[in-house]
Amino acid sequence: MKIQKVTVVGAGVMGRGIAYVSALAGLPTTLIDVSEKQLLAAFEHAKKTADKGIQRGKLTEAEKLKLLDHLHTSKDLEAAAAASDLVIEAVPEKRDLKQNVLETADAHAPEHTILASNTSTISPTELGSFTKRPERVAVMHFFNPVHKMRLVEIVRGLETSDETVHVIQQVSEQMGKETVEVNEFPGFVTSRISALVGNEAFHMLQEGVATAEDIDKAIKLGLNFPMGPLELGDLVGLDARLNNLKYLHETLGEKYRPAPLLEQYVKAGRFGRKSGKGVYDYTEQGELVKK
Ligand SMILES: NC(=O)c1ccc[n+]([C@@H]2O[C@H](COP(=O)([O-])OP(=O)(O)OC[C@H]3O[C@@H](n4cnc5c(N)ncnc54)[C@H](O)[C@@H]3O)[C@@H](O)[C@H]2O)c1
Repeated sequence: MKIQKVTVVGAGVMGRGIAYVSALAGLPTTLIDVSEKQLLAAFEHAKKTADKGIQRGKLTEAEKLKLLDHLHTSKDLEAAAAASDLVIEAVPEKRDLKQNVLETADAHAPEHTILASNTSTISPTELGSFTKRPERVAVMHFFNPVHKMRLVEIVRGLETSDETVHVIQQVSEQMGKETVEVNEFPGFVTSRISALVGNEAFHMLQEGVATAEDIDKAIKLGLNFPMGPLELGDLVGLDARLNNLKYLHETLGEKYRPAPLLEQYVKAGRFGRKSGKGVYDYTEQGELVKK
């Protein structure tokens, strides 16, 4: 089977990025959200990302027009799922929300349609159990910012078929990504390592080991990470990071207990780049405010 049409559910940080690479790959893509504001912002984001691509010589004006032509937004998941070969959900990391979206997509999508989830932590077997097609359910885990990050981590559930994995590999390649196949285990490969490194950086900040800037600089220049763990946390969203850590703490034990300072930042609404303040401060356009 070859994917011809895609629905992406959730127009937040990840969903808008996934819809962008999907439309850019020439796939008619419908981006769904419950919030009109998020849908408008996602479409603006696609235009801006394409414009930056043009400035950098990575995209032509004609490719931008084609991309925007392939990108549709809607609040009607039922209709979009009914017309799609692949539905990728990227709603917040809450089990009941994901269950609701998967049940709706399952009830309305044709039998052949694959239902994928961009979850960072939740079991694909459990996600599959929310549907009547567990063999066509898998995790398709993208990274932020989606248009730049080259990996898709594919995680199989107990019932996921080889054909489903194969089709997801193919469509990921069409979207310009490389894939790895991971067996089901809490946190897969990437979320587990990233959550642990990010949490440790918060512990260090709390203990006064160094300033945020110096922790990030040390990890970038000393360990050759492309971004520091604290600036990455702000990019990912500190609320999303805390959710992941709570889940890993529950499933894998004590070493994933969230740092108290991270919990405090999230309580204060300091979610990172998307809320204008996290470890660092950001402008309304999401640019870092230099001190
Ligand atoms: N942020 C990251 O760096 C990152 C990386 C990899 C995976 N993920 C995973 O991707 C998923 C989405 O994360 P995010 O950071 O993009 O979240 P986000 O909060 O930025 O966006 C979620 C979007 O879903 C929408 N939404 C909520 N309920 C909905 C519903 N019932 N139907 C349709 N839309 C609905 C919200 O309005 C919002 O626009 C999560 O599972 C997260 O764990 C996040």
